[in-house]
Amino acid sequence: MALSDAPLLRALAGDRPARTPVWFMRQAGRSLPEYRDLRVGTRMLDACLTPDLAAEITLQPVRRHGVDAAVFFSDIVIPLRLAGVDVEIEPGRGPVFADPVRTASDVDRVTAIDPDDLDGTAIAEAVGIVTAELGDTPLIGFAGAPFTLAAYLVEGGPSKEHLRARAMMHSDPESWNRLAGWLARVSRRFLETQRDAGASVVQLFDSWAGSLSTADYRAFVAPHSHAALADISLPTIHFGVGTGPFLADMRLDGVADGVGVDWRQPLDEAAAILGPDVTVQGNIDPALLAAPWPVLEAHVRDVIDRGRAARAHILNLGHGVPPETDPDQLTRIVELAHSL
Ligand SMILES: Cc1c2[nH]c(c1CCC(=O)O)Cc1[nH]c(c(CCC(=O)O)c1C)Cc1[nH]c(c(CCC(=O)O)c1C)Cc1[nH]c(c(C)c1CCC(=O)O)C2
Repeated sequence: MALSDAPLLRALAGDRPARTPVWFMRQAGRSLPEYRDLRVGTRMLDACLTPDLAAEITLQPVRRHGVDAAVFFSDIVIPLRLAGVDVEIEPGRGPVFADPVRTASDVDRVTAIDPDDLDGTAIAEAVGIVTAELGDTPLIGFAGAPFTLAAYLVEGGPSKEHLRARAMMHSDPESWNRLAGWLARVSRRFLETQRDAGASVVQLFDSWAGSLSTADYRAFVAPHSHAALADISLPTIHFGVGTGPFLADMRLDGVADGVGVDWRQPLDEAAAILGPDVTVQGNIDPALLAAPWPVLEAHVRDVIDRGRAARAHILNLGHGVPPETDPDQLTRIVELAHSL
């Protein structure tokens, strides 16, 4: 099989390949004992920037589960680290920034860095190792959407409602647009590095977009996500959580070939909203990974049935794999999807 015939790429082009492609957000990570073994003694972001380690972690779930794609082991804050921003990932918490970006002069400080100066060597090297081993299995590159990155950067760390970033949009729209425009260029640069090194698909994660009103999403966020993804010359997937109220906007005016749907919205309903020109991705409820297999199996069959309403369907979770997941549950889902 040629890479271009891979079920994931066929589905993103709008075809219905013989088998439903399946991969899992956060498939490379803590649910795998072989991942936990490799990570001992190495901080998260250092692991991402060690090419042979990042490559090996990327490949682990492909070998174990037989998924239809690898997703590059990295993090949405890696391009910020490469830009010289002081960021760490605190285990069990998430990204933490030493100097939050809250005022117009903070925005001046970070946006003075030219995204074209980011050194992507370690990323390119890791992607090269991965794609050489993957052969005809596609590698998905990714980046954080400007709003989700800003939700961390303005707050200084994880938050529930991202109040400071959402306040900045209204109290100082000029600074907000400068910051979000810069973040779009940083993420774009990260996507291009992965593309140029051999990734076959890119996914933009706007995990926290669900905290926005539809009006704010349209006015302050969508144009920047559009800039991060437009004309990237690879198939694109755009994912968010809680984006039901503005799901059609997630198509980004035709820039997204696939739209990720969370577990709250049945795929047939989502497909009706998204229309005939987009592939749907999702949306197994991550909570059900902890249920007995017959319960999970019935849910996965229902997701696949509802996905038939779309032009094409990529089976995935509605959000990432929870760390405590039994990896055998993921393998069973892949076997089921490929048997139907
Ligand atoms: C919001 C976000 C982040 N990072 C990411 C997002 C968007 C996706 C989503 O919504 O889940 C993206 C991401 N992060 C990671 C990947 C790798 C590829 C994959 O398997 O999907 C991807 C695509 C690895 C990771 N990124 C992180 C881990 C866990 C780190 C560890 O093993 O200690 C992994 C495997 C750390 C991280 N990084 C981030 C968080 C909230 C955390 C969790 C902190 C924790 O609970 O410990 C920021």
